[in-house]
Amino acid sequence: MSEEELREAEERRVDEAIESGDIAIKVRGLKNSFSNQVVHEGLDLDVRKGEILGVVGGSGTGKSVLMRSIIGLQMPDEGEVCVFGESMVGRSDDEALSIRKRWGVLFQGGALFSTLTVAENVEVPIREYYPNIGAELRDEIAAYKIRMTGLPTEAGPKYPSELSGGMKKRAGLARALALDPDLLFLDEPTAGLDPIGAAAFDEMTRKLQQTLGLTVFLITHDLDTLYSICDRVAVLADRKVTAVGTIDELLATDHPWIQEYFNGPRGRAATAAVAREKDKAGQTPSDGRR
Ligand SMILES: Nc1ncnc2c1ncn2[C@@H]1O[C@H](COP(=O)(O)OP(=O)(O)OP(=O)(O)O)[C@@H](O)[C@H]1O
Repeated sequence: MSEEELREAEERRVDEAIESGDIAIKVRGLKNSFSNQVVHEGLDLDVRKGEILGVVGGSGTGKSVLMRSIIGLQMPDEGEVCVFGESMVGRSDDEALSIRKRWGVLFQGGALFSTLTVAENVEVPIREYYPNIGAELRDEIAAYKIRMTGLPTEAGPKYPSELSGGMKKRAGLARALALDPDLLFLDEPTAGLDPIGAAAFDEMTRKLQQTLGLTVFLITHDLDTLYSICDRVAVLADRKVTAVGTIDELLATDHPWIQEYFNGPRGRAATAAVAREKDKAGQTPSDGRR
């Protein structure tokens, strides 16, 4: 399939999804620049409700800037960003409040407040968005979210400096889940974790996504994550989303970066691991997942 055919097929699917109200995030004609450096130009992207969309691209292609544009931390030069059908660009914090409450964000490295305990970190969004919730209920919600991400209850009173890298990520995720979001943004959640910790984090993400019915926008360089939990993958290159689809669909394109990324030594190792897992489970490899 050529890139053009892939794009046309995707556009047809998007039209159907928009008609049925099935799009969580819609980005059109996005342009972002810093001084003379144009990071995005004419970038379009759709994230479907209930999917885990992996976002990949070489270093500096603008994955984090794209996420920041969607969540309102980066004002684009041009373009349209809609979340759950609501336009986000140029809206004041107050106007965007009802949509902001519907998402949670795990920034790179967890971005926990170092002077607050884990429980206090998780309570930050609750205090901010629901100031009328009392201390007792707030504590209960925080304890529940901490357990939900697989951390022991004893992690609640600890400070970030007392946690391992994996525990910090889980604490960041607990904070992202504090307001029961519909939409979760994860920026390189498995970066810096050992392979076993990364696989456990992936599995937890998938389980939470399925149990809570989340839509997940997941920036990653981790091929195992892409294969194991992503429904589709969007590729950033040449200042835009150059292709989006399942891994099998992306592999059918002849884009040089995509071919090198998925068919390079690491890509082949990830594919072989998927095949081995499927053999073990007695499944037939068909959907491109681990
Ligand atoms: N606040 C800023 N001021 C100036 N330049 C910026 C700013 N934020 C990002 N950039 C530039 O925009 C480009 C894209 O950055 P971004 O962090 O989105 O890349 P990325 O694809 O997430 O990279 P990586 O995979 O390495 O994390 C980079 O060249 C970066 O230097």
